[in-house]
Amino acid sequence: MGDETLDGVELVEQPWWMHDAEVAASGLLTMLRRLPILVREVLILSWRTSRADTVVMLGATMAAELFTAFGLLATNDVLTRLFQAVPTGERIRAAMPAIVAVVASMVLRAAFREAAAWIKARLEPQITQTISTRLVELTTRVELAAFDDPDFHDQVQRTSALSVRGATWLLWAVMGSIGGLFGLVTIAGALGVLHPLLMPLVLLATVPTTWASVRSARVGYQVNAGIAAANRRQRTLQDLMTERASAAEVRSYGMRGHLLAEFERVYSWITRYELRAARRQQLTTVVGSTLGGVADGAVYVVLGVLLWAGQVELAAAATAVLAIQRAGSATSSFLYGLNSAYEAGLYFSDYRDFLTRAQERISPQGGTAAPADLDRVSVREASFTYPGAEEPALRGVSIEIEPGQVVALVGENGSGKTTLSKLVGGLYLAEEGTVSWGGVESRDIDRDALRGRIAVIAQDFTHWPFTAGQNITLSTARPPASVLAASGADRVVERLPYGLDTLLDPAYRGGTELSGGQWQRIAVARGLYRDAPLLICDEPTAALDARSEHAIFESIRRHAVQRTVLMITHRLASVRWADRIYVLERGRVVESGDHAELMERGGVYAEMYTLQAKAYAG
Ligand SMILES: Nc1ncnc2c1ncn2[C@@H]1O[C@H](COP(=O)(O)OP(=O)(O)OP(=O)(O)O)[C@@H](O)[C@H]1O
Repeated sequence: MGDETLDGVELVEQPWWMHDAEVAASGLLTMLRRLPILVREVLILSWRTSRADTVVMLGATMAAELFTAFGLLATNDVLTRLFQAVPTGERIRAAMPAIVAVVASMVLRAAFREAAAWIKARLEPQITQTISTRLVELTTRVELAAFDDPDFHDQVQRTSALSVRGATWLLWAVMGSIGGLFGLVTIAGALGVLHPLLMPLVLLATVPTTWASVRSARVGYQVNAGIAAANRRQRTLQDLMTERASAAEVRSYGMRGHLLAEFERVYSWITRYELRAARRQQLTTVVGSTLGGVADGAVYVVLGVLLWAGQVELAAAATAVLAIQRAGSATSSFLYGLNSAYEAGLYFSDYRDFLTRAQERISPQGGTAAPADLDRVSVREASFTYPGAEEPALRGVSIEIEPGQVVALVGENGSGKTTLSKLVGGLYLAEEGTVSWGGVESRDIDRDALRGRIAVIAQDFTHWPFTAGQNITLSTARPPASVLAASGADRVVERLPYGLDTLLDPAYRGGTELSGGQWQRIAVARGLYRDAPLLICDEPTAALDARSEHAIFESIRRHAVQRTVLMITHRLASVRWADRIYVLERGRVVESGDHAELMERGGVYAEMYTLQAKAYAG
C-alpha cells in the first residue's frame, strides 16, 4: 500500500511519517517497551488535571474487579451448600448468607463500575482542555520561521486533529487494562483454588485474539500515516469549496467543475486505500476470532476431563465455568485495553514528539533588556533562507536605521523587502550576519521586550474576527480619537452600524465586512495606536484611494517626528521625503541614498521613479 502514488498530490514520505512508519513497523515488543513511559506520562497528565478524579477512577476500577472475585467465591459457596446431601429447606437456609453475599457483590461491582464511568465522563473534557491548551501555548510561542516549515505545519495540523484525542484514549485504555489485569489476578486466585491447570489454559485461549487485535491496530495506524497528505489535500479542496474567501473566484472563474473533479479523484484514492485496509483488518479479526473459539472449546474439554476424572467437585466445576466466562471478559478487557493503549500510544507519542520539537523552536525568553529608547538599528551582512526554499531571500544585506529617521525599502516583487523588515522586527533571525539594536545583537535581547518596541503595519495583516475597536487596540481598550483621525479609520467607523463595537466578521450575526481599503485604514490605526519607537510599514497604502494614501503618508510623517519609521512601498512618490532609501534586487541591496542622490546616480531607482512619474503624467 505504501508505494501508491497520486499524481499531482504531494504524497512523498515526510520525515515525521518515517518516524510513524518506524513505530508502526517496530512490532508489539518495542511498543510494549515504550508503553510504561507513555502510561506513566498519561497518568501524570491525569493526576495534574485532577488528583481527586484520578484517584477515584483508579480505586473504583479496582474495587469493581475485587467484587467480581468475591462474587465468584460466594457463588462457589452457594453451590457447595446447595449440592449438600440434606433436605432442600435446610440447604436453602444454609446457602442464604452466601446468596446475600453474591447479590451484595454484584450490586457493589455495578456501583463501582458506574462510579468509574462517571469519573471518566468528568475527566475527559478536563484532559482534552489541558492538552489543547498546551498545544496552543506552544504554537503561539515558537519562532515565526517554524510556520514556514511545511513539516512543522503538517505536524501541528496532525497533532491538533488526532493526538489530542490520543491522550484520553490512552488513559481509558490504560484504565481498561488495569481493571482487566486486576480482574484476571483476582479470578486467577479463585481459579487456582479450584484447579491449578485452569488459569494457564484460559490465558492460552486468548493468544489468537491478542495477535489479531494488535495486528489490526497497526494496520489502522499505518493507514492514517499513509493517507495523511491526501487527507490534507482533500481538506484544502473542501475548504476552497465551502469558504467565503474563495467563493467569489470559484464562481467568476467557473472553477466548480475542476475543483469537484479533483476532490473526487483525491477522495476516491483515500477511500480505496481505506477499503483495502479495512479488508485486511477484518480478515485478521476473523482468523483471530475463529482460532479463539477453538481455543475456548479446548478449555471446556479439559474441564470436562477433570470433572470426569474426579479431579474437581461438581460445585467447583460449575463455578469454574462461571469463572472462565468472567476470566474471558477480564482477559478481553485487559487485551482490548492493551491493544487500544498500543494504538493510542502511537498517537500520544506523536503528541509528545510534537511537544519536544516545538519546545526546541520556542523563541528564547530572557536576555538583555530591550533599549528604552530606540537606538540605531544596524543590519550587517545578513542572509536568510526560508525553510525548504532553494534560493536565499536575503544575501549579505547591510542597512542602517538612525533614530528619528524615515528609512524606505524599495524594489521589485520578491526582492526581499518584507523578509528584511521581519529580520529588523525580530520575527526572523538572520542565519548569517547580525541585526543589532544600539550595538546589542537582537538575538541576545529579550524577544518579547524587543517586539514590544516595534509596531508593524504588515502587508498581510490579520483581519481579526473581533470588533472594530478591538481590531485597532488588540485589547478591550478603546482607541483614542487622534489615532482614528490620523489613520482615516474614523470615516470607516462612522459608517458601521455599532461604531467601534461592530464585529468585523460577516460569518456571525450582526457582523459586517469591510472593503480592502477600509481594512487597511484599520491596520494603519493598529500600528499608530501601538505607539512604539519603531514603526514598520509594509505597503500601508496599497489598497487606498489617492486622497487617503496622501493623508496616511502625511500622518506617518507626522508620527515619524518623534519616532523611527521603516517603510516599504512601491509608490515611489511617497518615499521622496525618506531620509534614506535602500533599493533591493534579488535579496541584495543594490543602491542606497536619499531621493536626490539616487536620481542623480541614474540607476535602478531613477529608472523606476521615472517610469512611475511618466505613467502619472500620462
Ligand atoms: N514564507 C515563505 N516561504 C518561502 N519563501 C518565501 C516565503 N516568503 C517569501 N518567500 C520568498 O522570499 C523572497 C522574498 O520575499 P519577500 O516577501 O521578502 O519579497 P518582497 O520584496 O517583500 O516582495 P513584494 O514586493 O511582492 O511584497 C521571494 O522570492 C519569496 O518567494
